[in-house]
Amino acid sequence: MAAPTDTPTPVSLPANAVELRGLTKIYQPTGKAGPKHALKGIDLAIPRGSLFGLLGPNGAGKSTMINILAGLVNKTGGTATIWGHEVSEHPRRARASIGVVPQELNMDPFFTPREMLELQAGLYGVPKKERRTDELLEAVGLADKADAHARSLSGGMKRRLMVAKAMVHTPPVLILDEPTAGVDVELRRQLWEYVRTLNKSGTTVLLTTHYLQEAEELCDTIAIINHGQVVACEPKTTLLRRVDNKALCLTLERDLTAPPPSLEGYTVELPEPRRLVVRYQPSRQRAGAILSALAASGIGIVDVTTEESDLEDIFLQLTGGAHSDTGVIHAA
Ligand SMILES: Nc1ncnc2c1ncn2[C@@H]1O[C@H](COP(=O)(O)OP(=O)(O)OP(=O)(O)O)[C@@H](O)[C@H]1O
Repeated sequence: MAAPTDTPTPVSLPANAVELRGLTKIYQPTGKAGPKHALKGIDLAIPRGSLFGLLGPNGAGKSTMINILAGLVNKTGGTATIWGHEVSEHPRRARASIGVVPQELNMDPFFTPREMLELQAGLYGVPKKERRTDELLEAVGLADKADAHARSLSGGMKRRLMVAKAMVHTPPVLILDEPTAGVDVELRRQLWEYVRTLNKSGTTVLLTTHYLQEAEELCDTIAIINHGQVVACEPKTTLLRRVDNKALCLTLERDLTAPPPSLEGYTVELPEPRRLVVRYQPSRQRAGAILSALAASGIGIVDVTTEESDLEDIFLQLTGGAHSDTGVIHAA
């Protein structure tokens, strides 16, 4: 897909595609519930060209943030700038600079993909001769479904159509809200591939996700928010280096009934009589010292593997959130 060029842009391209400064949102009291401080002074910069992941447990404030960017929720304080346009000062320009793919697949089942994209382009005031309907359908692999009724599309095709719909006005910034929630593994991979392609062609992508693996595989920069505040915002590789924790997993030559005394000072588990897991801090401990200690105790080793910490460890450390076996994050 061509790099976005025809969106109203400042003379020089902004270093940050999205910039939030002291962004606050207080929802007014409803019924018996008091006011809700959903965003408590968010400072966040999303570099131009990045594939940025926004993580947080339920209720952290992700949707509020995205809805402010999309012009659907009014902020209480601070600034939110998209492609150089502050959302309250230049709402039309700010809105023209982003495409939002919402979580829900809201589409009229009787429209065809072609009609839907044409309608959306009309809503954004894209002149007929500048429309990219066929190009977009081709890009999301729906060229052969251009004139089929939307109700005949599979779930995956509908999601791809939503992405095409968000791109009709060629926004430089694309926001995907939980793009793969409830989507099967194969389709998830296809969507990731497409998001990567869009990003490589110059579109800055911001995605929220409950799947930590998604953020770990796809995003180059990750922000974690919790209770309306940013608790981390770093390149993924820096973030992953934060947890100073590694495990040495050893298969032993003979059965053990208890961890060997020579490993005192390490966190040691013996999940099976011939399997030993030794956790250590690479910044101050060496795997070699563990192996030497075992050799000194006369314990032969058949095989060795290591386990690094992943985004889940960092997420849990920063949010105190709970995480299920399916890789989905839950509220603390
Ligand atoms: N319209 C509203 N009125 C009052 N409170 C709201 C409203 N919308 C959201 N909230 C509250 O603001 C907080 C942040 O909600 P938000 O939906 O932004 O979180 P989230 O991170 O998107 O969560 P989820 O992952 O569950 O979608 C929550 O405590 C929520 O209950």
